[in-house]
Amino acid sequence: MERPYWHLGGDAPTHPGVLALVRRVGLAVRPVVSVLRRASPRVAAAVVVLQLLAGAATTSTLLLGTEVLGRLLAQAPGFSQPRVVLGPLLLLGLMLLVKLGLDSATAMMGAYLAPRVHRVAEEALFRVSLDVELACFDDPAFYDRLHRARDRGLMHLEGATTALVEALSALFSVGGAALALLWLHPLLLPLLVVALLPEGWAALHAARLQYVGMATTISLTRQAQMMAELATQRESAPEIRANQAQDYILAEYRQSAVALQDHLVHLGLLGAKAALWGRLMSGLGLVATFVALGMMLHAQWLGLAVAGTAVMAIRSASTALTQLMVMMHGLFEKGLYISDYREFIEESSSRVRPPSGVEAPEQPGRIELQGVSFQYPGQEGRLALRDISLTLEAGQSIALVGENGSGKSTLARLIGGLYHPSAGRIAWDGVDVRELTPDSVADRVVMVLQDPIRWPRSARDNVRLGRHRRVDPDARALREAAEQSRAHEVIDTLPRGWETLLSRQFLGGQDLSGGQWQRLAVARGLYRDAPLVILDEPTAPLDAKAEHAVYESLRKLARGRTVVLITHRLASVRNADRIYFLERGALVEQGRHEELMRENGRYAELYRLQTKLHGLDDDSE
Ligand SMILES: Nc1ncnc2c1ncn2[C@@H]1O[C@H](COP(=O)(O)OP(=O)(O)OP(=O)(O)O)[C@@H](O)[C@H]1O
Repeated sequence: MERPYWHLGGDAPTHPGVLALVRRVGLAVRPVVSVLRRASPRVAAAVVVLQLLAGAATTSTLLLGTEVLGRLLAQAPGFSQPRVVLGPLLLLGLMLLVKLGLDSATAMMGAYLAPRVHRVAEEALFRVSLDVELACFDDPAFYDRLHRARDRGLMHLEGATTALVEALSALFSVGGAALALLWLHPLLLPLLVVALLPEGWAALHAARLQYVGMATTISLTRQAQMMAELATQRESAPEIRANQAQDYILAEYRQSAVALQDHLVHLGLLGAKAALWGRLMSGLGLVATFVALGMMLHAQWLGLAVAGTAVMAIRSASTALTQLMVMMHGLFEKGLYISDYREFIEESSSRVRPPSGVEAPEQPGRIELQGVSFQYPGQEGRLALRDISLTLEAGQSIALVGENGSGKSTLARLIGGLYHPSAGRIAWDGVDVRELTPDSVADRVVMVLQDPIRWPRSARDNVRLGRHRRVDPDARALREAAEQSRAHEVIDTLPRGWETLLSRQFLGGQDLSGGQWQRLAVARGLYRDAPLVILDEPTAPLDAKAEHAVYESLRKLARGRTVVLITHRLASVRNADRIYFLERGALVEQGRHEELMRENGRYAELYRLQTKLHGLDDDSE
């Protein structure tokens, strides 16, 4: 069964071993390190060096502390020669200052790195999302991964960077303390292990609890989040109200939110219990440490000053260990999300078409489809197009007609090079489209679609985005495109004309009607100016007057170009050089309007039905 969007990590073991936990941390760390290498390798290396130095400073402060303590104790009970202590005391103060400086420099660099990691990782995600072939977006698994990577992976990458810096700093602190103890007396190192073991065990136990509960936490969070998004998004707001779905949404939200709340309470209580045990055990560890130190003192294996330092070192190592464990917890959790990101980038990169091949002809003379079939990803056994052969000559205009779902849009996208055939071949002037560079193919095509993109930018940008690199210094091409498409009538009504922001999501923004957006889309197509024009139901949302106006402008757009028109309004295709009638993905009729009417087949039947429906004269034949 397909896993739902919110499901994640259901295969987590119920009793993960230390190795499984370490592996999970690795899932978070590896991608962070790889992004860090690209984002700011020098600063990342500097952080490691600074932390190494901070670890060394910990060792030095502990050793200097022993020295100060030793000299103080040597003068007990009086304090006759304070000068003897002054030297190491000053050094100790200096070393503490150095450590402080190193720690704050590390914190600053961490603050510098985290947003950079986010930015670089986000850009990498956008790069592959923009570059993968269009068919990826028809693959539900791809889409699901993309959103998981974008919604969560990115955010956690940033958090994991901070956690990694802090975990490293804690690790070097423990290391620094261990080194000082080893220096003072070799037996103190096992003592440190004994002292830290109970706390380490408790932290591991807590981590295990969290790890096991993680999959459920994430699944429930995603479920609740989905409903939260529906409740707060502008796009869903009208339909929720029209369908009176408010209570339904809230009930769905509540169902997962209450389950999440109960689950978190349960985890929290278990965590608190584990923490209690941890503190009890760490108390026991401390007692054991004192006992062992007492015995070592008694046996005269070490002096009082060394014993005092050992206590300090063990306490500081224990604090650092707790910090390390907290950071490890964070990394466990983030590892799950970050692996979403990493998997997405890896898989998608293999679905980006390389920019190799030959340039497409400037003005393609003939586009040929030979036995073309197409199947959407994940639609095994269901062909959207089957065995289509047709030829499109330069300057010709063809129409694709047929019932809903017959394959018209799919065919148009194949002709425009957005999809590639699952079988058969498409050739531009005899060269297989796969051998042409994707960029040069795209460059030769204009597409005006039924539901054009509504760029949340100014009206000017909305048109210029048709070919954003076009040099148009005095905006003459822009104005021409607007006049020919009659988009200038729309622009004239806008409060700030061309500069009006076309989005209601921002203050001062303005929305347009479906028909007005459509005119801008036609203007965009005119401004794009390419030899092959594909019009996929460009007038579907328009009223009769606007439709007429748009067709007028489309006629201008079609002049001297090769045109593929998809429409349900058969009256608009009567002048096409050739009409192709599709049924369930197959070409069943083709010819000029008059020929098809004479054939009296499916096209003629549909045409008559439409003329009857619209009360028009059937003067077709
Ligand atoms: N992204 C997709 N993923 C899977 N199947 C799809 C996808 N898009 C379309 N299809 C299927 O492919 C077939 C052809 O769809 P297409 O959109 O090309 O038809 P159409 O003739 O343009 O329809 P309409 O007139 O409704 O726009 C349909 O069966 C449709 O369900």
